[in-house]
Amino acid sequence: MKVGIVGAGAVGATAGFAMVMSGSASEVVLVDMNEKLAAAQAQDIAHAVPFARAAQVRHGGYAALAGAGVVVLAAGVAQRPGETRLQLLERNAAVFGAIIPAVLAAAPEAILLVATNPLDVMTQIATRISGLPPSRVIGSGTILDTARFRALLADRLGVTAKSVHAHVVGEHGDSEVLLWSGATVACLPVDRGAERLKRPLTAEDRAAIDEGVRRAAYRIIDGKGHTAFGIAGGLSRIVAAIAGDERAVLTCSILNDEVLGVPDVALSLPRVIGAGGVLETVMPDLSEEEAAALKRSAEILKEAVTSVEKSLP
Ligand SMILES: NC(=O)C1=CN([C@@H]2O[C@H](COP(=O)(O)OP(=O)(O)OC[C@H]3O[C@@H](n4cnc5c(N)ncnc54)[C@H](O)[C@@H]3O)[C@@H](O)[C@H]2O)C=CC1
Ligand SMILES: CC(=O)C(=O)O
Repeated sequence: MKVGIVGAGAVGATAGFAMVMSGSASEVVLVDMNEKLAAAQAQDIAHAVPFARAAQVRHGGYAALAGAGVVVLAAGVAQRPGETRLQLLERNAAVFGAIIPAVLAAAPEAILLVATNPLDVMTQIATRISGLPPSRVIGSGTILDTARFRALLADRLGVTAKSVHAHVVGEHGDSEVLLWSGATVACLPVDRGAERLKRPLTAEDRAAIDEGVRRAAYRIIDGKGHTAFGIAGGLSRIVAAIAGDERAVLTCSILNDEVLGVPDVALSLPRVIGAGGVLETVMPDLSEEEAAALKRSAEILKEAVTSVEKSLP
């Protein structure tokens, strides 16, 4: 499948690299207002192709996106150390106002895959600007937070992350909700699995994992200025699910009609993803505490989107 990527900075270029190395895209086109950067990133990624599956990698203007099955939106500004994702909102809303009409003029059939932060609000804005159905405007959402949760839990339990099933829902951001109640390992609820693995989970372990997931981006940005590898892996995974019509269950963000009484809000829930984009949404069973936290997350996002909606065309 041909994949366009608008925004050839750290996230966009690393996502292109991940798609080429994993074989999820057969053609990658990078577009950026900084054409010299897009050209350099495309050349650099193309030089990895001999070590991967056959793929074409190039840069271009918006017209070069024609025929793309997915266009990743990774343009905009990123957090500076200490800045929250929601603080980026107004600047990145203006960027989307400029790029989405140009993307759709070139690639009207494409599914939009949003990476720009604040992720959920940008997904909602992209849905509104594009006029596409929510199923075709997918935010990477908590796919990354879910991966972080699985990685940290797996490390604590001494098993591989692929053997840990645990999800993060809600905002891709500070109010996200780790679903401990549904987490499993070795066919057991995670607490019992941990005991049988002789690595019981204490309240302190849980708190450390929660903090490790929720604050991961802040820590990484503090150390290296940006995050890119994790989200690139997640974007490539979503592209593979669409390209292969996999019906994979991934935690991604789309505009929901209603979440726990909060209307018209984009946030992440488990979604079935295939060739048409999001095919189904599956509301998980939630503990009382998780339901209250998810509702609060939805309210925070609704407030943020309402504040910026007034300034949209
Ligand atoms: N969804 C997620 O889990 C994650 C999201 N992000 C977000 O991804 C976004 C990109 O981050 P980075 O790649 O680190 O930033 P970056 O600054 O390295 O790259 C952004 C690129 O967007 C381009 N750009 C800006 N305005 C544009 C426009 N109007 N048209 C075309 N290109 C334009 C810039 O020239 C730049 O190359 C940020 O909003 C960041 O917060 C970052 C990591 C994880
Ligand atoms: C920057 C960001 O959103 C992340 O790494 O989670």
